[in-house]
Parts: sequence; structure tokens; C-alpha cells
Amino acid sequence: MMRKGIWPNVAVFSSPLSWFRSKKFQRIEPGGGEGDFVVKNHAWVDSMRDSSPTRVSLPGTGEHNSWIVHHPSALKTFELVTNAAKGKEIVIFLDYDGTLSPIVEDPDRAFISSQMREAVKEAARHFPTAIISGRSRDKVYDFVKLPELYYAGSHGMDIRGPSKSQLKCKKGDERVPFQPASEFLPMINEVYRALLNRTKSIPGAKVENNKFCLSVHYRNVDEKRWAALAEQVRSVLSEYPKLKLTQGRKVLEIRPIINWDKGKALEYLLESLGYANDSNVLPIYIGDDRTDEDAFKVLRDRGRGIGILVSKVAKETCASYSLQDPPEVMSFLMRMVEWKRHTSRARHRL
Ligand SMILES: O=P(O)(O)OC[C@H]1O[C@H](O[C@H]2O[C@H](CO)[C@@H](O)[C@H](O)[C@H]2O)[C@H](O)[C@@H](O)[C@@H]1O
Repeated sequence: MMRKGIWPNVAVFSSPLSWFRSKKFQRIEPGGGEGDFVVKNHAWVDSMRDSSPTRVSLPGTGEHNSWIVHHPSALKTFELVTNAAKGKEIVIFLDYDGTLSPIVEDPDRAFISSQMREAVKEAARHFPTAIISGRSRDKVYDFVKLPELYYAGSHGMDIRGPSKSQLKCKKGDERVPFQPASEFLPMINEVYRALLNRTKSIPGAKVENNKFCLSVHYRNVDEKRWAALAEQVRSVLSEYPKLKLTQGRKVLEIRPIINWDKGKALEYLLESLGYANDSNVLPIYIGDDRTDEDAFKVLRDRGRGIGILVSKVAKETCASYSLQDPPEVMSFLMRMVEWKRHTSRARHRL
């Protein structure tokens, strides 16, 4: 199942379901010697190709059917969700790309629809709601434009609460962002410039500065040039042992080696909201990408909370439910709001 990867300490998997079987694939530590870069057999191309979920088992296949039994649709089994939510304070966590907005070719044009914005706005009127994204906090805010939300940008390394909200952060002034990787800012900017320079000759490559982390996109790079792009990234990173590489959907993500991820951000936000060890709270996390697995895992390990993977195809995941795509995420949010209104009205009638 598992093959030697392109990057030092990264595994490459022969089937998409095996992506998630080891955490090793997500944690790609730079700094390995030239010999660690396994160019032979083009294993690295497989790794980059595997980050696209189009090669996985599709609905209707046996593999998908058995997967859906273990990760049922959160819409089709909505009652299971509301049964778990009865009498609990719900907190909603949302990923951005692939969850609130569809995956598109140009990362700068991954707009949220006005209907989705409205659904998120309504959700935030009834439940504390946060967006946890790999993008910079400012960029995700520019897309979503809802001041009433919590935003965690740079994979949770830049967290800020709503400016005008009745929600109170227990950790003090919610308007001061929490930035556990602030010391890495100069290094990230330096690496951003180096990557811009080293990848400019590769048509379609795009380097995105997400403030405390960077993305190198290869969605629009001819597959024949992926090797060249990977080599440039590897070579830059080999000079920065305090940075590591992870992979998302046709993107190489570079970030500081600190013990912080979307799962830690979720815990931080729950604590800030005063729900640290509260058995009366039910966090719901919805996301589509590998980095969201850190948050799903936190919920699974706590034994409280609901993880929902956005995917049309079977993938190994720590989430317990699934939704197919952003339109289904929107329907789910609207049903949560409808359910909340209904239960509040019923309570008032008592
Ligand atoms: O945590 P997320 O909010 O899901 O951010 C993860 C990455 O999302 C963006 O890239 C992805 O979406 C793009 C637009 O649809 C797509 O073109 C790209 O191929 C995807 O990887 C964002 O641009 C990255 O910086 C984030 O790391």
C-alpha cells in the first residue's frame, strides 16, 4: 500500500483511502539530504497527483457504499445529529475552500455565494460560528465579510473573535488576535520571496502568502513540470529546517514546525468561549481537506462533537459524517437553523 515518498519523511500511498492511514504523509519535514529526494519511479508525482480527490472511489462502487455506511450523510441522517444536539450548546466550525466555496482554478476567485453567506450569517445568529482556514485571516474575511464570526487564518495560527459580538472571549480582549507563530513572520516572508523567484519560470505555478504559512499551487501546472516545481520547493525548504511541508488539494503548504494546527485552534476557540471541558457543548466541524483531519481527530478523541467531511468520494477520515459538496453544506446549515428555531419556539410554548 505505502511507497517511499518524494519528500524526506513523507509517505506516498497507492490508493486514496490509504492517504489517511498514516499521519506521516501530512508531516513532511524538510532538511533531508539530496539522497532523500526519491526521484526514481516518479513517486513524488504520485504524491502530488494523489492530493486531488478525483482518483478515488466514486459513489455507486462497493468501496464507496461501505464507506457511506460508516460516514453517513449528515443531511440524510439529520435526526442523528439533532438527537446528539438536544439540550446542548452547539458551536459551529467551518473550513473555507471546498466547504463554503467550490474548488476553482484561481485561488483568488474562490468566492462564497451570496446564498452561502446568508446561510452562514443565519447560523451565526443561533450558534457561535468560526471559520478555520489555511488562508490568511484577512483574505478569508475579505471573501466572507461577516464581522459576527470568529476567524482562524493560517491553519489556525491567527485567531480573532468578532469585533461586535455579545460573545465574550474568556481569554481577554477578543479583538487582539492570537498568533502563536508570530516569530516566524520574517522567515515566512523571506521564503515567500525565494519561492516566487524560484518558481517564476514554471507556467501556472502560484505562490500564495497566507501570512504565517505559504501555499504553492500546482493545479494549473502541466503535470510534466510537477517534478521541476517540487524540486524548487524542496531546495528552498532545505535551507529552513524550522519550516515543514504539508499537502492539500493540488497545493504544497509550507508552515512553521510548531505544535499548532486546526485541531489546536478548535480547542483554543472552545476554551475562549468558556466551553473547555463543558459536556454540555457540542462542537460541529465541517471541512474537506487533509488539514481538517486534525480537527476531526480532536473531536473524535474527546468523544464529544461531530466531524463532517465534505467529499463526494470515499476517503479515510476521522470525521463521522459526510456531506457531498458546498451546496449540501449550505442545506445542512439551513436545517440546523430551522431546527434551532423550531426547538426554541417549542420551549417558549411550554
Ligand atoms: O483550509 P482551507 O480554507 O480549505 O484552505 C486550504 C487551501 O485552500 C486554497 O486552495 C484550494 O482552493 C483553491 C480555490 O478553490 C484551489 O485553486 C486550490 O487548488 C486548492 O488547494 C488556498 O488558496 C490555499 O492557500 C489554502 O492553503
